Amino acid sequence: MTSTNTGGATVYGYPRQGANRQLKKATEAYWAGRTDADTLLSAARDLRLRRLVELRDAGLDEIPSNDFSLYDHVLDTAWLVGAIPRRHAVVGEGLDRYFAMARGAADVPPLEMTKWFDTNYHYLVPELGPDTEFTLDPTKPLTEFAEALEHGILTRPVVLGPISFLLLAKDPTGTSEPLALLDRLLPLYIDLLGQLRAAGAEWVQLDEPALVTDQPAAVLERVAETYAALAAERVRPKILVASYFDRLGDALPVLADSPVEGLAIDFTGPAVANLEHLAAIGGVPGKRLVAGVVNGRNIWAADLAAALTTLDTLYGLAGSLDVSASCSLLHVPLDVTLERDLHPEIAGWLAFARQKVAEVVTLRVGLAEGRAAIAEALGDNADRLASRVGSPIVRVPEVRDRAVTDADLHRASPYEKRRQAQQARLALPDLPTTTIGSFPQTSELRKARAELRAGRLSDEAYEDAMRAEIRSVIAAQEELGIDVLVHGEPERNDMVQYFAEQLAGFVATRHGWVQSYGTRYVRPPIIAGDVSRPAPMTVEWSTYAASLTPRPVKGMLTGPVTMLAWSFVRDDQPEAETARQVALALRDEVADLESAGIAVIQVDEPALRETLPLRQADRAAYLEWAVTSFTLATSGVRDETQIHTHMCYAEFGDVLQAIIDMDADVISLEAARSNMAIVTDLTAAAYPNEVGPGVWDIHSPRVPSVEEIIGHLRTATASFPANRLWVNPDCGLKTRGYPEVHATLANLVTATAAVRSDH
Ligand SMILES: Nc1nc2c(c(=O)[nH]1)N[C@@H](CNc1ccc(C(=O)N[C@@H](CCC(=O)N[C@@H](CCC(=O)N[C@@H](CCC(=O)O)C(=O)O)C(=O)O)C(=O)O)cc1)CN2
Ligand code: MET
Ligand SMILES: [Zn+2]
Repeated sequence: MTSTNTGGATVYGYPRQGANRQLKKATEAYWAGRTDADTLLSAARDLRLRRLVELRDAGLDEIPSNDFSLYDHVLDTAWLVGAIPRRHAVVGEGLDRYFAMARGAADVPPLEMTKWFDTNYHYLVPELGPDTEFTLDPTKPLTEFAEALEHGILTRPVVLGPISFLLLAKDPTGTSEPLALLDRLLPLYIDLLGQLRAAGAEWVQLDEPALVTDQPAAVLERVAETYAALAAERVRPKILVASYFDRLGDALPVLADSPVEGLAIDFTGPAVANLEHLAAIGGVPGKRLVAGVVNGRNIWAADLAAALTTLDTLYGLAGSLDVSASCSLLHVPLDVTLERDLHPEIAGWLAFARQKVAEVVTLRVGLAEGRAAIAEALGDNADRLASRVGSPIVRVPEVRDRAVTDADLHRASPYEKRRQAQQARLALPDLPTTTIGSFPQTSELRKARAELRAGRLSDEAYEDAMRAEIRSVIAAQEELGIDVLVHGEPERNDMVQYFAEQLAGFVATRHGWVQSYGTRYVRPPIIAGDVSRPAPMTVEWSTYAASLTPRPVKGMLTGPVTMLAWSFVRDDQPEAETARQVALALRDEVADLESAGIAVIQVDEPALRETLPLRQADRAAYLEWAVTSFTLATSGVRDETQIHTHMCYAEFGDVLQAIIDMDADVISLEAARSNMAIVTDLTAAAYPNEVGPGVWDIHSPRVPSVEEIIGHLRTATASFPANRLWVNPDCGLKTRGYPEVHATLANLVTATAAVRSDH
């Protein structure tokens, strides 16, 4: 067991967009017809080459290629194997066809988009069926490999593995299992590997993150067969199978026994269990082990000494040992040093992508040459970690000591009693109409905020502009005849960041962009310390909106689970405690809104399903704190105050009981794309409160007709009592344009009137 060679430093992927989001700008300019395809492609090539040079100069020994994407790497894989649905295959060619799959084209809906495991990154769901004929188009991986080689850099192409590709795909008719297509798909991977080898690739990385989710034995058998078949090919690069985000469980011995040359394994977060498991099965003697010991999806500086201890344990368990981040660095921002306004002490606790690469390189030196060789880095790292542990920013006794009683965790009266009080106060018709909160974030609104930041617009002028927008949004809703109005959220840069900027304990970034999907980015805030609310956050905007109309206006907050899910959460205490602090801050905001006369308050939890742990065994504990923090935030109100919540990521099946336990008076859910299927599920689960299944899929600019909306409503009323149903879109309207919004909301109100007269 002493034959381990210390390998190199590597990563699996790197942010794609460039320090100034050049990729977003170039892509959106192309979409708008302002530039041509060559301009976009050359901007993309330029970004890739700069990345290569940057990673080489940072000291990585092996750099990935093909991790770049113009939109999404799962879409790239669908393209690679020719899994192009018929409706897209007739749209334009090349880039335009690719973007049609991503975004749709006139009358051609795009592929469905969904969350990439438990991250806030979205991938496009490949559509596969019994008729799918695969054909290989290896242009992208070959081009990206060759362009790097021209610059003297021998990269390791990264390709989504066949098992994960199929498990992430769907048959849109629901009648077949994509995994059944494995035999048809494998020859293409064999062909691809041969071509990569011919181009000079020595290693290829096949990503199999689906293996960290619970898989039946039959699937694991297919994994074994697949990698035995790929490895049996003579002309191919060596194969590195990568997994990340959680522990491999039963898949670990399967991979360990397979004849591939290397495994890349996550040893951070919930995946730390891989360490003991790997030791228990006797390691992977003779194989290359790439050890993900630097967390690739949080922004905390690694504990270098602890990582070295992990590497020490792994040393001897493999033929060679490389150091890496635990997953692609796609999920973290580029560079802490771009943040000029960060508290310098806090900045020292952080590592974004560039800093993580440096950590990986330092660890490799430490592994190869001993701790003495990196003594200075270890000392500096220990100082930073110690400053965090002792900092008064991190621990605030008043926050920690705030008591919560059992009575704080549920409403004073049961739903039926609240319902009567709310009906008496609000006097709403059956099938009340409402929207989810945001109205279009126009470029004027974003520009006003940019001007405010740059000091070119005064606070007063900015607030005037927001109030003008609120007046126009309220007037539009009154004219349309909507029953419960919203103020439109014009003042919010983002539904999480906006609150983070006002809560103590959170730190917002200016340049910390992370890709959410396509050209859409978010700047996840950082929860660095104990969370509290120095002052009310939304009361002025909500009361201003309410003052403009006799109709009820919903207060609009982001719930504790989503505040955590879309932030980088502190890793020095259980998430449940962090969630409790956020919940208490929100509880105070809810109370202030209620005191200000706001009768309806919505607390959004769109991320509740997304952060459900990947392994079944971890779910109950998560749902416990998730539900508790929601009820803590919302249950302090009187009976006659109506609490709404909202979720917009499908597959609620796994969280139905949690939805019931949250006990919101009203929940609005995404439902249009699945033709109201959720309503039947809620009926079957005896959902006792009110529900607004979305009747408009806001992810596309399409305007649904009155008939289509009537169809959705009749489907809903067929299985759920009409007097407990609401009518609303699937989600907020911030990414939509005003023409579609006006047209669709008019149709929605007309359709509702028609269905009301049925009853
Ligand atoms: N955090 C989060 N996660 C989420 C969602 C969400 O709403 N928030 N929704 C789901 C879908 N994901 C989404 C993610 C991003 C966007 C989105 O619209 N992002 C915008 C940025 C939003 C933002 O931060 N806006 C800021 C900054 C805008 C900006 O880029 N300003 C320019 C200047 C702009 C100008 O002059 O026009 C600059 O600073 O350079 C603001 O309005 O203040 C984008 O990429 O373009 C939408 C949906 C799931 N996950
Ligand atoms: N209130 C928010 C909005 O309407 C909810 C969005 S959920 C991603 O934009
Ligand atoms: Zn939503």
